[in-house]
Amino acid sequence: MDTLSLFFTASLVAFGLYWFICILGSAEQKGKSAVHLSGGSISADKVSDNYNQYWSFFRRPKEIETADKVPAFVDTFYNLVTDIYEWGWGQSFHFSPSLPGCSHRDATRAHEEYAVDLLNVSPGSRILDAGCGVGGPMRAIASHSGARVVGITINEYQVNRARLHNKKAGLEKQCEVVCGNFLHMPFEESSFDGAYSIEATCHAPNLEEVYSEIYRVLKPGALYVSYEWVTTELYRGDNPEHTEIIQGIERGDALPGLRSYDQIAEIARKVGFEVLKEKDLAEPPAGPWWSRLKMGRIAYWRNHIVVTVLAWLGIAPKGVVDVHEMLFKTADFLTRGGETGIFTPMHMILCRKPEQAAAQ
Ligand SMILES: C=C(CC[C@@H](C)[C@H]1CC[C@H]2C3=CC[C@H]4[C@H](C)[C@@H](O)CC[C@]4(C)[C@H]3CC[C@]12C)C(C)C
Ligand SMILES: C[S@@+](CC[C@H](N)C(=O)[O-])C[C@H]1O[C@@H](n2cnc3c(N)ncnc32)[C@H](O)[C@@H]1O
Repeated sequence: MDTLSLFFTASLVAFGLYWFICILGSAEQKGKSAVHLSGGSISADKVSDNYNQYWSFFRRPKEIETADKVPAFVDTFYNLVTDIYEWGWGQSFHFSPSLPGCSHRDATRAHEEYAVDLLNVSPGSRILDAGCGVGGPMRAIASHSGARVVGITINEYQVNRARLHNKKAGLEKQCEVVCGNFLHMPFEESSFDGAYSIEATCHAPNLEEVYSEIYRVLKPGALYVSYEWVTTELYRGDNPEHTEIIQGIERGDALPGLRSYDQIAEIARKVGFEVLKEKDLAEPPAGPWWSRLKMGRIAYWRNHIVVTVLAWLGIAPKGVVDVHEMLFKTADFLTRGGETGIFTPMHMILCRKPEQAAAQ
């Protein structure tokens, strides 16, 4: 091969690699690119250790049952997955019913706007996002409703990402992000006009604790809506296929134990809420929420090659390959959970703190 052909071949290979990793590997137009995958707040050389530590929780299930260890376990999980989620899914870390003729982005946004529409808040009111991630829902909800949103997340890396995105979107005055535990929030009693949580309270070891904390910070008469991860009435604890799926979902998503759909309203009432509505938003005629996961399978293979190559080149931390593989398997358990109908990530509950709230 002469020098010129060699030069052209090398340029073509270099361009192909650049396209495969940097262009094709990004979930959204302005999304995270693969070359920036990190272990969140964990330094690159500690990602593998932290991944092993994450799994050790499941080898000692008693520790997950010990409520005080859970926030640290969830924090580790989000250090490991936040960049991969942003890269491969976007800034909203939740599912939504698929809408015929609509993009994933539009379906996601519609699901977020529905939550704040239920809260019936007026522009300028102050609302809480319990478990805000990197703030995809917060920004959509602030723009749609005109409300001021205060988000809380246990993960400091997410706080920084969310603040950066808020600034880029020009929403930093309307959207505030706080690092903290939603089981003990640094907010005054009766200080919010509304609250929502999207696929976040499933991480709480005890739902009663987070619901009573949200109840405490709401003004009397204010509404709270939550999209909960639960097992449905089709789930049978004595069916080995069902238990395999649910255990797979719990392990790949840092869940201390999935709750059953019929526990949610009971717990809400127990802490003092009036339950106004309860509905599984995944039920027909809603389009399947898992179709986006299923459609992405080929992309996940491509992503796995990208992550492996980047880790091999020393651009991404080595442990990222294991984390990606874990998510790959989790996607399959979630899809099976959806297809069998034994699991839903969108059991919606709308509650009100009574005007004459009983003293806690
Ligand atoms: C509410 C929670 C998170 C829900 C979802 C946002 C995430 C659950 C599983 C995640 C993913 C699985 C497969 C990944 C894929 C292998 C990778 O190449 C690109 C990212 C994924 C698609 C990733 C994206 C986010 C999820 C869909 C839980 C944690 C309570
Ligand atoms: C799946 S993400 C959903 C994020 C966001 N609601 C969204 O839809 O994009 C769950 C979020 O809950 C947060 N979370 C879990 N346990 C928490 C806790 N004890 N205190 C505060 N945040 C918590 C996580 O840090 C993460 O931001």
